[in-house]
Amino acid sequence: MMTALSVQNLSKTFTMHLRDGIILPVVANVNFELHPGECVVLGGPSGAGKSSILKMVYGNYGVDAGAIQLRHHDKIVDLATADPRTVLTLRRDSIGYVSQFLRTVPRVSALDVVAEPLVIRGVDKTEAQAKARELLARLNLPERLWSLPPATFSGGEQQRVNIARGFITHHPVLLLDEPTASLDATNRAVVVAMIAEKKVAGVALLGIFHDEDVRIQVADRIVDVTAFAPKVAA
Ligand SMILES: Nc1ncnc2c1ncn2[C@@H]1O[C@H](COP(=O)(O)OP(=O)(O)OP(=O)(O)O)[C@@H](O)[C@H]1O
Repeated sequence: MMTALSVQNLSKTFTMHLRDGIILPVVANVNFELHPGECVVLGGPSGAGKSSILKMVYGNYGVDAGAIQLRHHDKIVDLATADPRTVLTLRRDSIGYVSQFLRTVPRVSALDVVAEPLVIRGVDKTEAQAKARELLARLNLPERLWSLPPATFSGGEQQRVNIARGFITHHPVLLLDEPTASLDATNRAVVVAMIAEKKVAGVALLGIFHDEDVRIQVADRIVDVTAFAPKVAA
């Protein structure tokens, strides 16, 4: 089977420079693969390292060892060792990320925040905005908010802007960090349906979902992160 993403022997420690350089091992020897059309959920208790793995896979956290092999057009690129410019190209074309919280930019309207990933890929602005409207309507974001910057929006409103922004493109790999955490039941169901549609479209999804209901509905497989707990030296 074709692989969209292959994570191999990934290890990460945090060095606390302000605490005498104390070293905190987080995960070691993380291994899993992601195939087109499936949603893999990272499981395990709080603090097990789920978010850290997601941030490494997106290139936000550096890794100490291991490879993150991502399919990029017809090549395989190792995101763990890619230079920053390459990481930006991978993010534009091959890997998307819905973070838990929206990073708001002053003065940019919700509509433009959502349309932006298409615009930077060269899609005509009118067309990108039409698609953004469609997504915001589907996620029940009140139309009166579309022209406003999301900085003052409620947690759930910001999360829906973030989801629309992450889902507007068709990245072959899509990472989801608790995309439904602040949503009501109606909007959770919309997101579950949107994830199902991504799977049908052949997208490979990797996510964290604390809500068990949502997890059961979206997960094809659970990767238990406790299996990657670092061995503590005796
Ligand atoms: N930037 C950082 N600096 C230092 N330690 C960190 C950093 N990020 C995460 N950690 C530590 O790494 C461990 C794993 O955290 P992580 O957020 O990945 O866990 P998680 O499984 O996603 O937890 P939760 O389910 O509570 O979100 C924790 O002990 C955390 O304190």
